[in-house]
Amino acid sequence: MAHVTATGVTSASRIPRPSLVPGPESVVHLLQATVRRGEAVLLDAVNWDVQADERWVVLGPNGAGKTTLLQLAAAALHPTSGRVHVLGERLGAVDVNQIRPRIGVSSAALASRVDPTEKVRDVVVSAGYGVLGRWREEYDALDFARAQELMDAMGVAALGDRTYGTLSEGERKRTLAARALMADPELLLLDEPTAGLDLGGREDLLARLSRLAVDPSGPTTILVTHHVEEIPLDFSHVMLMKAGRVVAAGPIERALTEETLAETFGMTLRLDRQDGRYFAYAAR
Ligand SMILES: Nc1ncnc2c1ncn2[C@@H]1O[C@H](COP(=O)(O)OP(=O)(O)OP(=O)(O)O)[C@@H](O)[C@H]1O
Repeated sequence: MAHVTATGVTSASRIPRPSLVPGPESVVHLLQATVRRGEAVLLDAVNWDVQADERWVVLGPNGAGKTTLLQLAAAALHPTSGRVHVLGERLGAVDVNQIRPRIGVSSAALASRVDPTEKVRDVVVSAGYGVLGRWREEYDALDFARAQELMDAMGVAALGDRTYGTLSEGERKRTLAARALMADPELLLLDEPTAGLDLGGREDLLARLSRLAVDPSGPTTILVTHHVEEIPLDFSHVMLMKAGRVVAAGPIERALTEETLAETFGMTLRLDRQDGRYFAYAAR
């Protein structure tokens, strides 16, 4: 895996410019990427560059375009205009079935498609073959060993024989995170992985994501959230989005400020940092 000095692209004039020229060889590269549906502009001329050793958080209010952006990065959607490269391949010029197996995804859309009668172990192991549910009967011992290892790492090791439908919300999120890692992806996309979790469950999953973030052999990771409190320790970059546009993007220490948060969420916010974690609340 290539390791390149961290960089980010920003469309906000007040935010520092990136130090490197990004390009199509990056893990994800968007150039003026626009997504329209009828009159609606879901993404508006977004520029973005994600390098292999970066761990990104995409932050913004409801309807900002975060999931749409993640769908481009997942090669699940093509831009209406502009250019998108994922894992060095240009969307529209490559068979996306060749790059999708290299991408691990955990999202609400995927969660809603899991058969509730499927065993947890099978939900995880079947990702190795890019299917949802156990269609193949010939998974080998190595597949199951890896699935068990990932379920262990995500804190659901004891739930392998349970059916997905019997799991709590937090256990489902962890199962899907393990599944997303099953195929040893180069790119890991997590859409609101901690939404709906209780405080302990959220902190536990964030700690697991932090450990993955500092693993040099871990995948390039992009995590979507609504809350700065859900930025895992050791994530390196942030993109703030509003109404389909990039408010700020780059290394977290530079791009995440009270000013950019205020612009993103349309209100005056205080931003605190403690022990490497971030906290935001309305200014009085
Ligand atoms: N097919 C469509 N036609 C029109 N508008 C759409 C369509 N699909 C999505 N949108 C709109 O595009 C905007 C961006 O949607 P998206 O799901 O990317 O936002 P989001 O930032 O992930 O939101 P949330 O935080 O609520 O999940 C939303 O306002 C949504 O209503």
